[in-house]
Amino acid sequence: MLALSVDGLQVRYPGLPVPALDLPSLSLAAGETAALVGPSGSGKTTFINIVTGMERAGSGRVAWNDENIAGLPEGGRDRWRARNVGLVMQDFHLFPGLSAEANVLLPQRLSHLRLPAGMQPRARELLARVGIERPEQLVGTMSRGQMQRVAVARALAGRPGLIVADEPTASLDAESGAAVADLLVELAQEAGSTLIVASHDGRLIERMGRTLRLANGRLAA
Ligand SMILES: Nc1ncnc2c1ncn2[C@@H]1O[C@H](COP(=O)(O)OP(=O)(O)OP(=O)(O)O)[C@@H](O)[C@H]1O
Repeated sequence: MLALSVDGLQVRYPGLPVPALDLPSLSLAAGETAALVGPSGSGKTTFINIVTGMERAGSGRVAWNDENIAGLPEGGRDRWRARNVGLVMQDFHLFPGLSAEANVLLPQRLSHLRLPAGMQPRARELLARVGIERPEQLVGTMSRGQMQRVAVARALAGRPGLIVADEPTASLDAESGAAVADLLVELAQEAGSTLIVASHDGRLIERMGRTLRLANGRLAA
């Protein structure tokens, strides 16, 4: 279970006169579900990169359960992320030469000396729940929508304290999108994970407990 507390956060990029992200104060309770919305360029990707430690905050505090990841060097942020975050990125970051199941298991293999007991059946169960019927299929031969579902299954496999998904239903038709949305919410609840979803999908946004609306890098009321 991870609670977020952000204070005095500003992210600036060269050439931008105003901060790409300017958050004086923001809290999320452990297990809370939040939709991140806003027009193109409003700072959603920057927000995701900062709260997952992929990018370094220029100034301010970004604390998950009192651990200020903004104060960690890159290697420390990478280790924190591997332990705590399940990520679904827009371009999936899957390995095309590996099967769906191997992709789901890979982060678990990398972050543990040996694959945790029960992880293989969990990978198969998650893949079945997102509608992937051939876990042995190479990801490189899959459609974009299928890849998106594999990426979701992978993010959920390790029961992370935080799940962050960037447009997780963007490549899916309405029916698959609804199934993936259900799965994200159900599994986050099962594991007590905090869930942050950047999305334009009204049905997914509706399912979140809270909406964080960004405009020009600031949170609107
Ligand atoms: N590395 C960078 N250098 C300079 N400007 C950047 C950099 N990264 C982002 N920006 C700028 O910061 C602002 C916020 O960008 P960000 O990608 O967070 O928006 P977004 O809401 O995710 O947009 P989209 O919905 O189009 O993906 C934009 O004006 C963008 O051009």
